[in-house]
Amino acid sequence: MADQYARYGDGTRPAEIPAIRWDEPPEGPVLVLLDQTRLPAEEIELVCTDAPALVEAIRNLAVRGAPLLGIAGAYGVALAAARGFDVEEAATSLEGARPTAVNLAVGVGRARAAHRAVLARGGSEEQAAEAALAEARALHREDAEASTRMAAHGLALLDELLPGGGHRVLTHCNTGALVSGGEGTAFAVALAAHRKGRLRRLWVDETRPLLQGARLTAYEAARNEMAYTLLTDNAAGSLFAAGEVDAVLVGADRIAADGSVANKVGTYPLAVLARYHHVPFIVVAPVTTLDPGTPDGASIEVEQRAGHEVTEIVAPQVPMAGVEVGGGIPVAPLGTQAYNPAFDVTPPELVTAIVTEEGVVSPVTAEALAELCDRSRQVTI
Ligand SMILES: CSC[C@@H](O)[C@@H](O)C(=O)COP(=O)(O)O
Repeated sequence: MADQYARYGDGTRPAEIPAIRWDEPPEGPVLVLLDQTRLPAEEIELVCTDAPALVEAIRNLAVRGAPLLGIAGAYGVALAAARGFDVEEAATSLEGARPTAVNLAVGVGRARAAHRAVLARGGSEEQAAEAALAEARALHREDAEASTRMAAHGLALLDELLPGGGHRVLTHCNTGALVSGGEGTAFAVALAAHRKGRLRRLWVDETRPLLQGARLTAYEAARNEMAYTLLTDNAAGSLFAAGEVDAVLVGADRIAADGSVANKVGTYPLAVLARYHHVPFIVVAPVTTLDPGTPDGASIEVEQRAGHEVTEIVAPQVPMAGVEVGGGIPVAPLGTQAYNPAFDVTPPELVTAIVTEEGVVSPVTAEALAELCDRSRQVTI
């Protein structure tokens, strides 16, 4: 079950609300999400008391973004265990809630493995539930640490590639604290540049159709007092042509073994533009987003979403939960068919560098990525 929990702020100066938190009120453990479908107009927490509620929140994008999906998935398993539900069933439904971000399956898998391991050695259900929660908390903490390290590596790379400073960075979708245990991925790099006085401008793609850039990245840029400008996705070409972009920084939902990058739809055209205009195209992602099990871009499953997200403008206040017609403002004739992939895939040859917490891969090759994966596994073990 999900319920609205609390209402904060007036939408102009947001309060500090974490994107996700575990809580233990007297009625029993809950997973509390900042409902991202309501931002920036309202800051409302959504309380999940079971896995089906979390699955719905994931599908609606109340909780979203690859690293946060992993954290949410792990807590979802812990929630099912703590409330005495069928953990295996919960894990299966959670990992299938959205197909593209590999972090979701990784997070679910980690908490499920911790739960199974306790039961396998004869531990109680209660001990298994505690182990699942400990694993979720560990993933949450690790993601925060990874975020700090990605920001440092990413800023060093930007400074190296653009020695003049005064970076003008274009970003797409939302990759900040709303998707992370820390300050995010690509956005964290821009934020680090801002704090060092080296960010001249953050260009924010609005990110049609669900406006993660306009609603969420602009919200995060504003609260961090960054110099930012919002543009429609299709204005990016003229911005490059005017010589106004020094680098592109984006996140990733899954990086295949060959270095192909799945990210929010609209990322691939930016990579093509960046190549044409000789601008570095940098992907920032934690190692949990690297998926050695997926050989190449063609093997990545791209989520297809409902057509009404395109045929209607969805106001942030309008819940998008499981309805055929979204209740937004129609912008196309009734019955219009829409093509609405949530992600696209950028081939490795268009990616200047992949920045992770374990270091930078550039040029992007299957060998370099495999080496980084091995290194990070050694560090984790
Ligand atoms: C660090 S976030 C990287 C990606 O998850 C992000 O760019 C993105 O595409 C999110 O898509 P969303 O559909 O909003 O979950």
